[in-house]
Amino acid sequence: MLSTASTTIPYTAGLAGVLSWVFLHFQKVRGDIALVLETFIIGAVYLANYAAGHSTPLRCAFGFLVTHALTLMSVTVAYRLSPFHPLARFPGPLINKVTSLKAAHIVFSGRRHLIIQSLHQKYGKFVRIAPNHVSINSRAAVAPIYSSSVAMDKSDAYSIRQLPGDGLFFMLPRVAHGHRRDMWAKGFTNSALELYQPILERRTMDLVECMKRRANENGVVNLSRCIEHWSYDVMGDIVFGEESGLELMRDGDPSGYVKGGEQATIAFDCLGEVPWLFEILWYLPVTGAIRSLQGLASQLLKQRKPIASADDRHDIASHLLGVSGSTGKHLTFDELTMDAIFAIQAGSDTSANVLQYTFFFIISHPEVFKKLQEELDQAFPNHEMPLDFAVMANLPYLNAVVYESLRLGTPLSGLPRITPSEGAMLDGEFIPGNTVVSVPAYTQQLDPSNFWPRTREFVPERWLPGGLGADSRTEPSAIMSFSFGPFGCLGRTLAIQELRIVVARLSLCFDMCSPDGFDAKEYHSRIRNIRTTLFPEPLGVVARQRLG
Ligand code: HEM
Repeated sequence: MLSTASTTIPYTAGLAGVLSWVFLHFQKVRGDIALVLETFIIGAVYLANYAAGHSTPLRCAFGFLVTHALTLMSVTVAYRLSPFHPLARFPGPLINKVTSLKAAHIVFSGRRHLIIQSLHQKYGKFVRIAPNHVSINSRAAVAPIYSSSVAMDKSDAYSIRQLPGDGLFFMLPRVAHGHRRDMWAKGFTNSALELYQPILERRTMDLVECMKRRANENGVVNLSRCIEHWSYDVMGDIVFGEESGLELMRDGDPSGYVKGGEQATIAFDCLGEVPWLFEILWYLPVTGAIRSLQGLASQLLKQRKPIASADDRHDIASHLLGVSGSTGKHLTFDELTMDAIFAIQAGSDTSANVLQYTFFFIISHPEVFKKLQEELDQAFPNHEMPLDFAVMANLPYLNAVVYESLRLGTPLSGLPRITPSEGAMLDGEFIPGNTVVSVPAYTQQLDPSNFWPRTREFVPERWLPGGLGADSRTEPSAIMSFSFGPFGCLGRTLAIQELRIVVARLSLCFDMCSPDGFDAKEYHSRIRNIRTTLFPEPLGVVARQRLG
């Protein structure tokens, strides 16, 4: 009897492993729930052996666990590498086909945009970068995936199922997402954007003062910190109104909001590659940053004053606090919190990253800075006056600097979407249903077929009429920095206004250059991106006040 129990365990566990694979192949199960079920089964094996009088019931249970897990893994790997896998004909590195943990590892390295670019150079247009993910380096695939009327849903990488409420960014199906997006969109109409302009003007003047205050005796300023703090203060005002209480430029960031936001983005991006693991690790400190951001958002929402009337809608929260035109319902507090978390992060980290990149390029290219200042001096001879947004929108060199910074300063890889169950034709190739697909943004932005010559260099002149000469190429539609379509950036116009005003105001107020010993090439080589850009160390600049 006892020896029968020992000999049947490997067979039972092996069979259970195969059955688990079959079940998981057809049915999604949350990682945390799967873990609880596995624990329950192991407990049952232990108890059954204990009740049967087995001398080592714990060993039996452990043996069951190991055999079950190994069988499940072996069948999974065999299937993923077999010719029966729907993505079998797409090339890619073996390890990427075997496990999505490799994709998570690549994300964590911060070099995903570069690695995917090199994979496309090696394998061609279609690369299987994870067991169920095909990266497609093709401009023709952008519209069907992201921006057409049948644009695809977001993949599971966006879903954090343990969050208490649905937030715009985390909603996968397009219809539900569309209802929520309609509410948000009211905060980005032309008239809403006009209301934000005085905020941008005032906060950017605060930034100038902040830089003057924080400069050391050699005139060196930690520009990264100043810009990060500026971006939080701006978003506090735009999302929650001026009583938001966020004053990082004045008070610093003792609660570590900037770091917390960055860590939350990193956790989201790495674990998004392995949603089942995210669901398990959610309970561990690794996702604590997401929960503390949740705390900040709910605190800011609670202290925000209620809307008195429809005319009182001057910030983004006021639109979210209203009734949805599509569903006729108010959002729950949890849903509002989720949206608020996202609003803070989406609007601050992104703009701050691009601005740091822009000033890195500016101080590394003094000739560009000189040309930029000449154009701005001519447009705004009185440096103290508010900067007219319409005038800035028409300054060719300022805009060339902004677009070139976006091209090189948004090193995103492909944003993952999921093909419909019937599959999809993408750039002449059939992609089976329920496959994760993406177009690698950075690869597109650095593709010689879109930008040529001097593709990898910062050359704003390529954006001016005539570009870089008769045969040169500048393809504005290949800039994927804001993505496109139903999930694309709602804050695009606001973001471009922010970039223009900060670049213009700081260039008018300061002569800037790199500190002694700064090695731009070396600094650039150490920049990483995990949905947020990680600079090797904060960007320091020598900023000397100009006479207005
Ligand atoms: C240079 C700055 C910015 C860049 C590069 C940027 C980029 C992006 C990208 C790539 C997405 C799509 C993300 C995805 O599908 O995974 C996105 C979404 C979004 N962004 Fe921005 N963004 C910037 C600034 C802003 C600002 C200032 C706001 C203002 C709050 C904002 C609000 C949003 C919103 C609400 C979405 C989600 C849209 C949706 O899911 O329907 N962004 N952004």
